[in-house]
Amino acid sequence: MTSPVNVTVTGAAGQIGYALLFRIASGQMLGPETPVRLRLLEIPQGVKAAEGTAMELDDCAFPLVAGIDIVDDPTVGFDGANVALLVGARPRGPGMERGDLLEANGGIFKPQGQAINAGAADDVRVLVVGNPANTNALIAASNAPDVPTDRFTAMTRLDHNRALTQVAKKAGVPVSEVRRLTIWGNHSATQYPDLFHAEVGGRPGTELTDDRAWLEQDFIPTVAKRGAAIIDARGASSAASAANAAIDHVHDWVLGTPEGDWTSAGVVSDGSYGVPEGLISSFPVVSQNGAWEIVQGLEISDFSRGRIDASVGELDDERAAVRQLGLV
Ligand SMILES: NC(=O)C1=CN([C@@H]2O[C@H](COP(=O)(O)OP(=O)(O)OC[C@H]3O[C@@H](n4cnc5c(N)ncnc54)[C@H](O)[C@@H]3O)[C@@H](O)[C@H]2O)C=CC1
Ligand SMILES: O=C([O-])CC(=O)C(=O)O
Repeated sequence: MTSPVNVTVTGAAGQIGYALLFRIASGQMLGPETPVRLRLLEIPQGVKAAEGTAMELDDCAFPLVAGIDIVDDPTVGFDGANVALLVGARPRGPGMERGDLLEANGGIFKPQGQAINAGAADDVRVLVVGNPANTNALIAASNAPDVPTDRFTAMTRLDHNRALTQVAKKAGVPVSEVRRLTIWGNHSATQYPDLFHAEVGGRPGTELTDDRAWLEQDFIPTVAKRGAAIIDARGASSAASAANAAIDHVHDWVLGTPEGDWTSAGVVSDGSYGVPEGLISSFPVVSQNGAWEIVQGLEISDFSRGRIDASVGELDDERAAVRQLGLV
């Protein structure tokens, strides 16, 4: 057995937290040989519910759990953290504009970035789930100057997984036979799910993209607006599927992506594919030796270019807005 990995989960008492913690504790995120020490970070009003979740974790008697702490102070919450899952965020309230949402979340992700900078472990890996995820990750990263920026990522794995299933259903193949699709840009309705480089049941993805009506009127909007469709159907936002995607993201980051495939993650841009440097944008990525790398050399069609640029433009606007607020 290896020594325990310190995993901090913010928003631990929320609905994603409830779907996430048990899977981390059972070894699905870091593997069946890796013990975890869980730190549940909440706001004071969330502490009691987090204590209830911790009681249930105790009652599972997971052999991999080396300890559970419940805290409401980010400085304590991130001290020694190896993996930090930033799930807790301020949801959009009635009458709130996007700018208000960015400001409210700045109040969460700026101090959390500072706390990660002050006390997290040298190998800390951060996944931001709370929305607006890409820009929240940018705020946290900008406030952690001593932590390499590539340790801050935003979750677009749920979008990626949603796209896999839509394609598998359309092509009539198992999900396992859909490879190399990409989510580009922002985790928002402007995101662009790209099939041009995909392999579907051993056939090129372009056999599907030739059906422009399906691509433009069905596939792309279904994936991009899936979050809203779930809220409409369930009366609450995606929770189990979001938790599942977080597990997938960290699993692949730490343990590697499968040979011959890639996945999607919001990572800091190095200027690849014309995405302005420093933005946290979704790209096709592989993980090797515990680090994400952007897949290089893909040819980008005019169709894809326009859509990537539109989503990246939105990220650029969000960065400008949080700059103006002094958050980055
Ligand atoms: N990136 C993605 O693909 C997805 C992102 N999301 C986002 O994930 C976030 C969480 O979703 P849910 O769990 O459903 O929300 P929720 O409202 O059920 O839970 C959020 C929890 O965060 C806590 N919290 C708020 N501020 C905090 C802070 N400063 N520190 C620690 N905890 C804090 C709250 O007390 C609450 O318990 C939302 O922003 C949602 O939009 C949801 C689905 C997918
Ligand atoms: O749309 C939302 O509020 C939740 C979300 O991010 C998703 O389901 O992709």
